[in-house]
Amino acid sequence: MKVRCFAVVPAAGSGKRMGAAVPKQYLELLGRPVLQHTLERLLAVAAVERVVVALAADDPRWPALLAASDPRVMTTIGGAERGDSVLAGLRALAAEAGPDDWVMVHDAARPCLRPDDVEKLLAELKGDPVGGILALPSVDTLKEVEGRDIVATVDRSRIWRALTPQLFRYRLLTEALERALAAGATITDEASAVEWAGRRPKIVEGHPGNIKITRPEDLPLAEFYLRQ
Ligand SMILES: Nc1ccn([C@@H]2O[C@H](COP(=O)(O)OP(=O)(O)OP(=O)(O)O)[C@@H](O)[C@H]2O)c(=O)n1
Ligand SMILES: C[C@](O)(CO)[C@H](O)COP(=O)(O)O
Repeated sequence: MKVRCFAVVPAAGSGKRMGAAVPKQYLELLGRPVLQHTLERLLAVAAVERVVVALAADDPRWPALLAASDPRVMTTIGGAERGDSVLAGLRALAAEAGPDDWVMVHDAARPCLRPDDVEKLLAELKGDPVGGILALPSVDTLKEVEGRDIVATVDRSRIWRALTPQLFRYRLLTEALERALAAGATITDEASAVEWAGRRPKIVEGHPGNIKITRPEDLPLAEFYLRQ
């Protein structure tokens, strides 16, 4: 049977570290909102059949705009933490997604996604029973610190920085996230929920331009990568 591919975009954050008047997913880059860039790049991947965008409950404008933008897009209401928003998106796919279908989770705050990175992720994980994530090897020397004292230098050959999309089998991710959140585990990405469930996600090397917009200085950098 054909394995289908769905996407969930958590876009319900408030952007505290950005400190702007609106959540960062609505700030403009090259004249268009961050969220619009993100969706355009995901929707450029032909394999993606449906994108669920998890929005804040008090967001008055975007549900209608997004629903009109592409028939593959639907919205749902996110939650208090990123993991809650992702789980809401996964539940919104319950009627469509089969247990072994792929679901890729991609931050609204990563608008510089390269569709060829998504194709690479899908190709390298084809047939994998679990899934995996785009990631980047660490380029800095890493220090373990107590207070302001360096207590160790970490072996960076084993350290990768997690990016999104993160691609997993639908049932495996949904169950892992449900159980990890219910247990109060610290879950900052999908891979951490899957690891918590005892599985070993794979890494696929991504592009350094796939930055997460977090602080004001990230905006000009994102425009640089979007122009490329
Ligand atoms: N309750 C939340 C929190 C975050 N996110 C989303 O998760 C992604 C990555 O999170 P982050 O960069 O931490 O965004 P914010 O939570 O908005 O930022 P901050 O932590 O600075 O408040 C963003 O697309 C954000 O909208 C979400 O959907 N629901
Ligand atoms: C999922 C993520 O983008 C991977 O780097 C990241 O963990 C989200 O970061 P947050 O700031 O903790 O929401």
